[in-house]
Order: sequence, then structure tokens, then C-alpha cells
Amino acid sequence: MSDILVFKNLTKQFGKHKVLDNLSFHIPKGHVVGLVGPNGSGKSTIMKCILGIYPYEQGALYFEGQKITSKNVNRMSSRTGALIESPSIYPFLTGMQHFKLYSATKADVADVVNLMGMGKYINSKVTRYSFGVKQKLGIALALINKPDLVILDEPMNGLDLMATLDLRKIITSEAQRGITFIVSSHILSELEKISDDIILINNGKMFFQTTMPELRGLGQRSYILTTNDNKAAKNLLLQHGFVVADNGSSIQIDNSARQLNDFLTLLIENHIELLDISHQGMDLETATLSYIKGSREAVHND
Ligand SMILES: Nc1ncnc2c1ncn2[C@@H]1O[C@H](COP(=O)(O)OP(=O)(O)OP(=O)(O)O)[C@@H](O)[C@H]1O
Repeated sequence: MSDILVFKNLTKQFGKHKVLDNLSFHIPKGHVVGLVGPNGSGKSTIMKCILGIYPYEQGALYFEGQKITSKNVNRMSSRTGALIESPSIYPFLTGMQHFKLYSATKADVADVVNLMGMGKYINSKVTRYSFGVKQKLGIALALINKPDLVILDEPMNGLDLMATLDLRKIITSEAQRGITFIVSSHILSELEKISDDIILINNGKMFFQTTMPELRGLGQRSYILTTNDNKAAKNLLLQHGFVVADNGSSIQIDNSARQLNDFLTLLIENHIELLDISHQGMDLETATLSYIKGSREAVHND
């Protein structure tokens, strides 16, 4: 899989404040990449560098293998659609009139209106739109010129459950057609449903870039077990050399040595009844929290 975009040791400063600090990551073509980080970590700044809104001081940005400079930034920005911060829309124009501002063809407008399910209100003035419908219009405008790369900053903000599900379907189906998405959101449970890859940044620095399957796999190393006698089960397993922790109403067994059959057999032979067993799955929220907490503790310990 080739990369549509590569950040290489990119540094962006506002005065003396380094907002992006020697940042490197890559965006695979046709993937949905979730951009995660606490408030002020630099997500919007990354997006604005891609759109050519912000210049940067050091490092390089490559679009489809070509180095982007201030002279050819249009090559990248003209093929990128974006919704950053609130959508730039005009209350007294209709949705349809917005598409005309973007010089969209009739066929493209029909496609995007159909895709976003906006037929009902496309000829009404935006002043009559709810917040969620305005957000939908902003996303439709990001998609209208058939971009190769789409940047969405907090696109789920203000969307109700149905609109969130619609947006999830749209992003997934457009990515299957080869469009690449970079999506930032603080709604991590939603972001992990749509993302192929995750980039976590903090204080303008890269913490990790991983695929969602890799991230989930991090949690597959232990089992959570509930039995009719957790105390007895824990003692028995400890006596036989298993690594066991007490979780209150359950016990956690390290399975990095892949001993599932061994510990189940041991429990059954000792007449301990198994009530429940599950993998401890790593989710995006747990991973993000543990990295951010780890880095804060490191700063306090310095
Ligand atoms: N135009 C600017 N001038 C000066 N500082 C700026 C400017 N734009 C952003 N910053 C600073 O850069 C840092 C990163 O901001 P940015 O908006 O990129 O973060 P973010 O991760 O998108 O945050 P949030 O999740 O709150 O949207 C912040 O400290 C912010 O104050």
C-alpha cells in the first residue's frame, strides 16, 4: 500500500512555541486515519499545514511521493477536501447555492446530495438548518470536488445517533472507493469504528502510529475470568506458576505464553466452576489514556 501523504520531521512554531515538534508519520492511500490527541496537541495545525494554510519551519511534507513546497502546495491542496473547525457556510444561501459556489457539476452535486441524504433540505436556506444538517453540508462540501484526500476535524460534533451512523457509512464506503480520510475526533469510541490506522500526538510530538488490528491485539494478552470462587482460583493458578491479578469481581490471567488450555484444565480438575471468560480487548480510549498518563507521569518525575 503506497502512502498518499508523508510528514517527515516537520516542525511548526508560533513565535517560540513549538506546536509541531519533529513530527513524522505516513498516511496510507485509501485508509481512514484517526488523528487523536488532547486539546491543544496540534491536530488542527497538522490539518492546516496539509491545506497550505500554515507554512512550517523545518522538515518536509510529501504528497504522492512529491515534496511539497510553498510553490507547489496547490498540487496537494487542490486535491484535498476539508471540514475544519465549523463549516464555512452562508446562512442566507441554500445548500444547493453552496455547491454552485464550489463550481460543482450537476452530476457531482446529485451524487453528493444522494450520498449524504440531503435531498429534503438542499433547496432550503441554511439559516433553517439544524446544527447537525449544517455539519452534513460542511462534509458534503468537503467531498464535492471528488478529492483524493479528505480532512475532517471533529466531524461527529453535533450529530445525533442516526447522523453519526450515516457519516460512518459514508466515510467507510468512500474509503473503499479509494479516498483517503484523516479524521480527528474526541469521540474515541466512534473514531475506532471507522479508522484503519491511528496516530496519537501529544504536545506536537508523535506518540505512536498503529493499525487498529495491532492496537486491539495489544489487549489480547490477558484473559478476564469469573469463577464461583475467584480467591481459590487465583491461589491455585498462582501455585502453578500463572501470572494472575485480582480485579475485584474477576481475576486477570496473563496469557502471553498462550496457556489457555492449561489453566482451564487446572480449574476444571479442581472443581472450580467457570462463570465467564473474555479477552481483555485494548480499545482506543484505554490505549490513549495509558500513553498520555504515562507521559504526564514522566514529566512530573523529571
Ligand atoms: N494561529 C495560531 N497562533 C498561535 N498559536 C496557535 C495558533 N493556532 C494554534 N496555536 C496553538 O497551537 C497549539 C495546538 O493547537 P491546535 O488547534 O492545533 O490543537 P488541537 O489538537 O487541534 O486542539 P483541539 O483538540 O482543542 O482542537 C495550541 O497551543 C494553540 O494555542
